Amino acid sequence: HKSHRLSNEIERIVQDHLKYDRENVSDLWELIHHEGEMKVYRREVEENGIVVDPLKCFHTVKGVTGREICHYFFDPTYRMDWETTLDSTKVIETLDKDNPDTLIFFQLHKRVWPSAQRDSCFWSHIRCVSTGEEDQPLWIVVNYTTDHAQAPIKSPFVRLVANVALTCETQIIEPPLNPKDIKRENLLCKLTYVAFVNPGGWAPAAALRAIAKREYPKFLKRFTSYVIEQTRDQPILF
Ligand SMILES: CCCc1ccc(-c2ccc(S(=O)(=O)CCO)cc2)cc1[C@H]1C[C@H]1c1ccccn1
Repeated sequence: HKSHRLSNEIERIVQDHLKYDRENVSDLWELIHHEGEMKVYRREVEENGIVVDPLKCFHTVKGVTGREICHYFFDPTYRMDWETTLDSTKVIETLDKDNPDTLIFFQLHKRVWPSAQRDSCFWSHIRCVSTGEEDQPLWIVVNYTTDHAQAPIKSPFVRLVANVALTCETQIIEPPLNPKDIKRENLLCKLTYVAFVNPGGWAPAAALRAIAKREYPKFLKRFTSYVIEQTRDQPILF
């Protein structure tokens, strides 16, 4: 494929996520939410007095493939259906129209009192990675903050800095003899979601931690339920 101005940065960030994200959490990580198959962990980290807590979530979703989960997370068409924390989202650039696996988004996040309203500008890249050993390939979407002329930083908005990745493995449970006979009840998607979000300007640490503890599980539950609903009667996208 043709490469573009972001290709090298994308390669570096994607490889980092592929290397570290699916590693099990150490005891440095605090379990902040456990609901069914969903486990959400956090480390408490501050940079210059700003809360930048890394977040890591492991979840197993029945009845969908990793490709389907990543498709609905990446594709701007569905963003406002499942994202309840945004006022708006817009694709301001498609890096390669012949191979639209990299988009640049500009988003306005809903104001979270008492903090100033945030906006974000990030490249979003989707990729299928054949890992060799597993029978199914991995799918990954990475959202990584980038500057863009069409996303000027303008008061009163505070620019978020985000490095987020959703990595999915698909498992076929009790595979039928003929792969053509695989049904949704044979599908299991094991997903890892990591988020390194610096809220930009100052925000009260305790408030931000409470917001994150409430919002991430809610967002992951809503998003995965949305994909289950959208794919229920659709042919399986492997
Ligand atoms: C003061 C706001 C801080 C704040 C801003 C933004 C985000 C955030 C950024 C990106 C992504 S995503 O997964 O890349 C999907 C893109 O649409 C999710 C969340 C998280 C928080 C922290 C507060 C936590 C939170 C988590 C989930 C949803 C909303 N907020």
